[in-house]
Amino acid sequence: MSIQTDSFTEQRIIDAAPSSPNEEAIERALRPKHLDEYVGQSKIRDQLEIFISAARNRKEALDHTLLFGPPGLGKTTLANIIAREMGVNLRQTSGPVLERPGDLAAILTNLEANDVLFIDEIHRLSPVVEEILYPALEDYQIDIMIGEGPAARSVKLDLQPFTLVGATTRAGMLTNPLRDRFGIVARLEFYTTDELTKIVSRSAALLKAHIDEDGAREIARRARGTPRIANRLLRRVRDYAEVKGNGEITKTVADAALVMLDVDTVGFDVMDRKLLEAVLYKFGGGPVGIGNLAAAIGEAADTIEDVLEPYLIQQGFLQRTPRGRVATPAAYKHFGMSPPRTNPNGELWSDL
Ligand SMILES: Nc1ncnc2c1ncn2[C@@H]1O[C@H](COP(=O)(O)OP(=O)(O)OP(=O)(O)O)[C@@H](O)[C@H]1O
Ligand SMILES: [Mg+2]
Repeated sequence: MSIQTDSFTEQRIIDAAPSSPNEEAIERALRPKHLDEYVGQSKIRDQLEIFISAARNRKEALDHTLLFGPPGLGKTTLANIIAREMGVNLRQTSGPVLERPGDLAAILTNLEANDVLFIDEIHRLSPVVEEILYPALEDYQIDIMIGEGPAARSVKLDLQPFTLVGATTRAGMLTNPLRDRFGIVARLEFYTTDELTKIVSRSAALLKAHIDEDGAREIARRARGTPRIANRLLRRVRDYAEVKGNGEITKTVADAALVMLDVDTVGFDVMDRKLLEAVLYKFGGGPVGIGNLAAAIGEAADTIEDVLEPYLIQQGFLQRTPRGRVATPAAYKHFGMSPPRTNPNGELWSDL
């Protein structure tokens, strides 16, 4: 997980980050293990299938792979699948955990041939650590310093060929030299309702919950395009169905439970509404700069950019313009307001 904000990771049912160690354990149980169980992202899946089987046939390491996209879309899941499909070990670490070059050197020198090294939040690697990664990625070699002061000398160590799988919510924050060293770059997209319906049905079967197609679809529709949220909503709806009903999750039950959870018909929760309402009411529909918006709703700018905005933008409720964030006609309509005829540049909105 990439964004830790104290204020709403706890309370936000729609938060795309895992909310507790317990949830992470449940997630592991629901995680698809093979590429053919991985729902959606068909372009990435098709490409990986080819690259993986080619690398396997040549008995080589897969090219270094960068996975990027908003939280909860399946980056960690995919890294695990890659290692499993390659038939190799997965070593997992994350950018902020690798404080000193020695931390990374220790991991690299322990890798076996063609292993996968998964570095989560790779945009948060410190520059000194990143420095030793470059020759490792390019030539499977590292330079380490032995000793201190005048007696210090640099020693080259050979590594086994390996695959770096990097995950990040923000590809834009990677340095160019690092980004250039990835042979495969995969951008994960939000999932469609059909895809999420499949994921909900699959998870329900694993959790032994009774759900019909319409129930699964109702949860899927309101899960912000995100499997992690879909699985979380499923568990809450199941609780509701068991306590208030006979355990069967139908469309009616799902709807009642989601209303109780304050997830609206398009999947917005309190935070989404707070953000859009701020743009609409406090800033007259925008444009508003990210700093002002962050101050107005009491959230970190990072959280807004990584967690809240991507879905609102993808769904066409918000636009990022050079002068700031702008509410679209869809946002006005969602809150029962009549939209202005023109955007802040004085042009007619294309979707009016
Ligand atoms: N394509 C998929 N098919 C089925 N389930 C999925 C898929 N992608 C993700 N999931 C489910 O969603 C959960 C979250 O996925 P994952 O932990 O891989 O997200 P992530 O992108 O690594 O998030 P973060 O940025 O927070 O690390 C997983 O436990 C898994 O059950
Ligand atoms: Mg992850």
